[in-house]
Amino acid sequence: MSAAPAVEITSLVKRYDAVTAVDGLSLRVAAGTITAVLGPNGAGKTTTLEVCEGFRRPDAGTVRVLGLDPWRDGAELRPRVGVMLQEGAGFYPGARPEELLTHLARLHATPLDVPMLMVRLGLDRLGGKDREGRRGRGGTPLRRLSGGERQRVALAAALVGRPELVFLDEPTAGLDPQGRRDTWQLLDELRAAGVTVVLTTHLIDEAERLADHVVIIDAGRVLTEGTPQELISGVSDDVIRFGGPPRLDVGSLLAALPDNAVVREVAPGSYEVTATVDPRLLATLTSWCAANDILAEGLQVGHRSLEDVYLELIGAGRTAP
Ligand SMILES: Nc1ncnc2c1ncn2[C@@H]1O[C@H](COP(=O)(O)OP(=O)(O)OP(=O)(O)O)[C@@H](O)[C@H]1O
Repeated sequence: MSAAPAVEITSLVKRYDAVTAVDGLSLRVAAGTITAVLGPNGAGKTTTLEVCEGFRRPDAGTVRVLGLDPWRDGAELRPRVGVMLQEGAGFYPGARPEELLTHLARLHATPLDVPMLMVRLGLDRLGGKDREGRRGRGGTPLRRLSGGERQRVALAAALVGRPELVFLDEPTAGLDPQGRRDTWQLLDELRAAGVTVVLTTHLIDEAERLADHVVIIDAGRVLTEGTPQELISGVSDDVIRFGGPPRLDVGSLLAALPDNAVVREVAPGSYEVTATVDPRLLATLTSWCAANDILAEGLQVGHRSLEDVYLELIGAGRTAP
């Protein structure tokens, strides 16, 4: 892995009139890795990517992409960087996927093989026939494709030039499970070939499955970052989940448990106890259930997931003064 970061953002600020979308965000992306940027709606993910893509000028701070300034050096960066905008926006609606990809491939020195890329992203199986009656083969105009199909075309368009670095804004939003898996596999292979990938996602399992580095942002700032494993192991507590009648007296259960335990009814009749779990704690919990005539259904002890970490961090941000 090269020592020079593929992307380096330092104290970035971006405002839209009264709204500060990015508020002093700093981030380094190591070359040849996949970085997933997570955060709630409006956190500033797209804006950050758009600054890196050279579409928006920072109000303060610096951004370097492959060592260059994306606002000033766009012409030099464009052939080296692939971009997929949110919801696959921005292509001429009458274009057909095969034409579009072939055209884009011609603009690059060493493009990926278009038929191969189309097969890999299921674009060869697109519905509809072209004028010669050929089914599939990307002969359907973009405006007639479904949202998920357009999304696949947009991903293919970002990748066809064999970029060194790709920015993908929610690449699998709206994709079916097979499409998501195809995308993950392709991104794994690109990383193995040395490509750097920066993506945004609302799918925590996608970040956990794909990313070397996860960055959680909210209100235009980085809340935490690290490998998925680092983020999960940063929280030491385990979680016990069980089902029972709705609206149990969680205060009475809490009183029976050690001081650091937290008990929540996460959905009606669905409970979570977060604590350092040992046999004694488990015995206290089951005794409390027995004393209250409660059969704890599906009782499970587990480690906390990246989703738990994310929800706690975002929740803490929301309730902060
Ligand atoms: N062109 C714009 N003009 C004014 N405000 C904007 C503009 N684009 C984004 N914003 C605001 O900036 C903030 C950050 O938006 P951004 O799109 O970067 O968030 P996001 O994290 O990508 O959200 P999502 O997950 O919903 O895509 C939001 O409050 C949004 O309303």
